[in-house]
Amino acid sequence: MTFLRANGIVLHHQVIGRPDAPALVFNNSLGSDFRIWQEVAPAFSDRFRVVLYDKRGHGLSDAPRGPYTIDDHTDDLLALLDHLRIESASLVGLSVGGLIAQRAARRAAGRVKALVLCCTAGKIGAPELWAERITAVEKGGVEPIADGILQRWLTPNFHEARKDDVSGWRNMLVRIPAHGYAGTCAAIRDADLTADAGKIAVPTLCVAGDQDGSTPADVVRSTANLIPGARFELIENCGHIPCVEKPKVLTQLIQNHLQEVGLV
Ligand SMILES: O=C(O)CC1=CCC(=O)O1
Repeated sequence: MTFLRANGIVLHHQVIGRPDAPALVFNNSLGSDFRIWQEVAPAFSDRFRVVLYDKRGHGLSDAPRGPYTIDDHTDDLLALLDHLRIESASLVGLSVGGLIAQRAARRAAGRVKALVLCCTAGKIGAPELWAERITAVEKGGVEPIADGILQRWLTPNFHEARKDDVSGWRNMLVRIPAHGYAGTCAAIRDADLTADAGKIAVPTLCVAGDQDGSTPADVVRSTANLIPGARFELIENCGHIPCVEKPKVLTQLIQNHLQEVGLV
């Protein structure tokens, strides 16, 4: 576990793998921290310098009062790369982590070698729904809305077969400070990167879950269609968090993409 101060806040991160190898950075979704990658990231440690971190408002990173913007989150990512003296990296971003990855690819094009955009889009959800969620969380915290979120995160099969795991991930979700969670909701509410998608100039793989209730497969596919040369892959029997629900399948898809790009 390591901490650094950047942009006035403490960011929690972990680096595993080969220090001399190309960097691969994993970027989490709203309401999650980097533990969601525990069954994916280690598979890359023999060939990459793997970086995991908790975005502001989440995990062990500081949660300053919001609202945040996608550019705030992107500033934190770029500061982390600077701190680790990483000139360029491939980015794997889940949901809002994918928005941050897309923004980084536009703002710091020369620093991003490849993108894997999981269960994300240029724009996620309607602003009114995010405004409602912010109001709910500011009033009662994350706990009252947690079960609805978990329905979108994980399929009914997963809920049925892996009740203890669902409880554990629920614990992660409800322990996030309300203002940190709401801060990132505001970043998602205000982000529309659709117009920039056509300018993304790095090899991109977009991955969707066929039962994702947050960023349905069609939405992810539409984003893939906007990004020049992007490939689209659908994971079956999978909700919004493929790194938890289908880690082996996702690992293979990431590996294939990095191989095609010539990074392995
Ligand atoms: O909480 C959800 O509904 C899922 C989600 C949307 C954006 C994100 O990062 O997670």
